[in-house]
Amino acid sequence: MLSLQTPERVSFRLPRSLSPLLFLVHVEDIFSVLPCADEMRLLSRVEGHLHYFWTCFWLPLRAHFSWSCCREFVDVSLCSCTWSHATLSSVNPLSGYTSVVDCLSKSKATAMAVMWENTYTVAAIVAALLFMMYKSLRSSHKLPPGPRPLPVVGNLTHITPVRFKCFMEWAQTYGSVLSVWMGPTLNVVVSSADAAKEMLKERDHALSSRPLTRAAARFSRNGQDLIWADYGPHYVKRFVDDKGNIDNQGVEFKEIVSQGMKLGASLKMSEHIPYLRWMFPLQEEEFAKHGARRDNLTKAIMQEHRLQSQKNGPGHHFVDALLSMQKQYDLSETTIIGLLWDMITAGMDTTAISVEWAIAELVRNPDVQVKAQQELDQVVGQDRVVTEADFSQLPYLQAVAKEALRLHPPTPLMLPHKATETVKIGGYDVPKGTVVHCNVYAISRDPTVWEEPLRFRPERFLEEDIDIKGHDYRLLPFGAGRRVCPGAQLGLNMVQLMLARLLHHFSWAPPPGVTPAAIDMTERPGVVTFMAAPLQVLATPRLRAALYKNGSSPS
Ligand code: HEM
Repeated sequence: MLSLQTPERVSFRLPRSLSPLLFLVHVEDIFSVLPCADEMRLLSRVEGHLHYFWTCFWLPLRAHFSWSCCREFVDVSLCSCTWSHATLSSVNPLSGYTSVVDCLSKSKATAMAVMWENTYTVAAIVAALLFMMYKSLRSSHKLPPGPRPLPVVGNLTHITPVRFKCFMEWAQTYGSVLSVWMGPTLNVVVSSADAAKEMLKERDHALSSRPLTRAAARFSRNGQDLIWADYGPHYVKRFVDDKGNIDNQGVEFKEIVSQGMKLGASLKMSEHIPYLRWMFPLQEEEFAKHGARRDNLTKAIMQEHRLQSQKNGPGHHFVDALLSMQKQYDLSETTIIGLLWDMITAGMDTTAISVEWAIAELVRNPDVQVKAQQELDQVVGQDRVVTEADFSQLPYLQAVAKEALRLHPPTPLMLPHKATETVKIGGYDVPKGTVVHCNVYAISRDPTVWEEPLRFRPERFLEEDIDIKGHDYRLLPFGAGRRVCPGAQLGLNMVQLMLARLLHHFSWAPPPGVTPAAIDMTERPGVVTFMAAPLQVLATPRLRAALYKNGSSPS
């Protein structure tokens, strides 16, 4: 990760008639080489420069910016100037230039040249239009309160990297229905159980669409994927042999998933400011390469399943289930591939990180750990492996899973919804087109609905029967309403089973020299919340050796 801590002076040359718009191009270009956290830190640091950018919009004091000047800039050939900017110390400015050159020289070069020649006019018109749109939206609607937006970027530069925490703090100042401007797009963030109920129950019909980033549009083939939520994804075992070794397809699968996450989780400024997108085309080649790799692997697996079912009759894997329905529901190969990957992306990290957070809490709260293990020993004993069939007799284990999902919802802002008509939430207008987020994280830590909200206390779920699958608006790790997670039951079962086995088989403690309280519980920024520092713990076996053998019988 790049360090942005030490301010340094960086020298490079800028043309005399540097356009503020080009400055923005350069900043955006730097964003593309930074990881998300740094990107957001950089965003807040460039705030001052964006003020400058805005001033320059309205004060056409500089020389007319022309295409040739742009070339000058690219060639770094004119006057020399020194520009001090802490963040730039960590990137090579020349790499920025190169991609600006690439960007400019591609298919849109001619159109861009015309635009550049009229930079001030175009910029002033765009800015004026945006300002008028913003003003008219504010005067015609009673919008929720929120931090004052800046021109062009809105609140983008104010948002700190861990977005749900930043929104939670803002909710304390502005209230539980909050306006956040991401560029020119109004986002409304809902942070109380009552407002969540309005969003996900009463107004659900009008708020069930999804806004698509360009990356999401690519992955979902323009939102044409269907959502599949059947039981029994044994996709991880698919790639692992008896000894636990991952085969070649497994390695390829892991790389595709991690590359997909990188490509998909774009927080680039241009994603939020649509009229800047034409300047920053998607990494088409990367997307095409990723898509082809993903399709090839999935097609090979589908073919294996087809051959297998011709030989031995239809199998029970979810790939077999999809293939068996292909004719009946007229599913294209593309749709099946989309469905399979929907399930993988939505169901894999969410469940894995829920278990990681739960184990971290159990190490920090040894009493809870011991109590859960005592229940397991009582119900399952020490001579067999726990199974799903035991769950109904393991209420404390279920409470532990719920408590972990309450304090650490893997998707703290759920997925974004989009208003397809103007509705009211909490007495405020949410105009058509607004992106609406539900801050599940803030709701499940709200002291007005939870007693001692920050304490890990599974007992609260034994004292009161609280639903976790979208019927109780205090606890929404899976969302609610029309877009509720279709894999909620499966996800919950997977979390409970992993947790049950890990707790039954091992005692968990911090590494030597680390106290339970010293375990770092900081969240990493992103749509899905990983632990910032991957959990390190000491596992001590508690059952007899035979039960640790790979494939040891559950009963
Ligand atoms: C602990 C595990 C999981 C959690 C916490 C979780 C949470 C969520 C949340 C919050 C949403 C968005 C709801 C909304 O925007 O209103 C969602 C959507 C979704 N989840 Fe899950 N999920 C989990 C596991 C799974 C699993 C195992 C699958 C599938 C096998 C899955 C499939 C999906 C799909 C397909 C969607 C999109 C639904 C739609 O857009 O209509 N999830 N999930």
